[in-house]
Amino acid sequence: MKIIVLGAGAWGTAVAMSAAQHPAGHAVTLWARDAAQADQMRAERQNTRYLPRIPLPPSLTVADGAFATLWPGADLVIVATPMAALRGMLQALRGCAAPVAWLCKGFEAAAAGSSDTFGLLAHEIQALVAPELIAGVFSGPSFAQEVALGQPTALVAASAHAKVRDALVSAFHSPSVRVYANEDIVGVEVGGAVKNVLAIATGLCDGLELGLNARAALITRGLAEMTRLGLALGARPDTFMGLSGLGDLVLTATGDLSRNRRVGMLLAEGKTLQQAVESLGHVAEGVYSARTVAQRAAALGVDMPITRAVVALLDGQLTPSDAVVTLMGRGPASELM
Ligand SMILES: NC(=O)c1ccc[n+]([C@@H]2O[C@H](COP(=O)([O-])OP(=O)(O)OC[C@H]3O[C@@H](n4cnc5c(N)ncnc54)[C@H](O)[C@@H]3O)[C@@H](O)[C@H]2O)c1
Ligand SMILES: O=P(O)(O)OC[C@H](O)CO
Repeated sequence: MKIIVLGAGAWGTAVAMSAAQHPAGHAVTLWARDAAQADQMRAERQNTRYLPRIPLPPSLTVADGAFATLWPGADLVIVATPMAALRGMLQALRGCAAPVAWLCKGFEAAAAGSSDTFGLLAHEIQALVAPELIAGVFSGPSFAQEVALGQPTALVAASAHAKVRDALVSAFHSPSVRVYANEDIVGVEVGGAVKNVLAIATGLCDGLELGLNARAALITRGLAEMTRLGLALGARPDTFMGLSGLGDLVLTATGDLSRNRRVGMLLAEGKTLQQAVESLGHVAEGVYSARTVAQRAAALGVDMPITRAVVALLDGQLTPSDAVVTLMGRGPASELM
């Protein structure tokens, strides 16, 4: 297969490395927006900025410049940018005949102070700006470093189109990566977006040393929130028990490689949001998605108290310890939805 990966951050690089080492011998090109970064990767055969000290496979081609020259003849195009860049990438891909899959996890950021326009999920953006594309999402519990090192990982290929699901399976299913197909793109995208917000909450919980009981409670009640929102948006309930729901929530909420969890821990240490975000050097999508998640939940009448507390924390309306008091101070409730 000829595979193009657009975006050379940590995850785009790891995914391109995985495809390039597939036993089927795919021809993989990794495109970087920044020509200097592409030069560095070609010269040093590693992505020093985003995935240091892990050698790129010799067969992986690194490109830069106009990517419209790359996708003609491709069997699969992967968009590996953050959510904030997805709309522009999909507009640029209009007319692409190959299956397209995005890797980003989030909602588009809602405009500060606005409640009348909502940020969208990735498939909603695609339906708006490039409806003719045959497209889907590639998601699931996956830290870039582990995939780049070839450690065992299971992922989800979600799309309404069998052609997209099949292309992702052919591109990535291998002795180190299992790819499961799912037709529920809404559920898979809601899981990937909401788990980032919840990981900020568990990072805060662990940073404040509230204990393992508190962390388990946050994960479990967070899963209930995620599921309620997903069902209101038309997802299937069983998707939230799968890799992109419970699986990615557990990984991101408990794994110290998570950038979203790290944001919560840095806020607990007393860092400002700006200091926390700047110190990461990578995108933490939960910071940009949280307000949209809360807005969309409110519009649908879905109760998401943990998400609301994270939004108030990120907006500086609650201190870390006040956020805990707010969550614990609520009245008793039924556990079942
Ligand atoms: N890192 C992971 O382990 C991981 C795993 C699964 C999913 N994801 C998701 O994948 C997405 C990308 O994450 P990442 O870890 O690669 O981020 P990163 O911060 O490591 O890198 C982001 C990359 O996107 C590029 N970029 C930003 N704006 C762009 C634009 N307008 N056009 C082209 N390129 C642009 C940057 O130059 C950089 O190369 C996020 O939505 C993230 O949630 C990440
Ligand atoms: O580092 P995070 O928090 O962006 O999480 C990375 C992946 O989404 C985990 O599946």
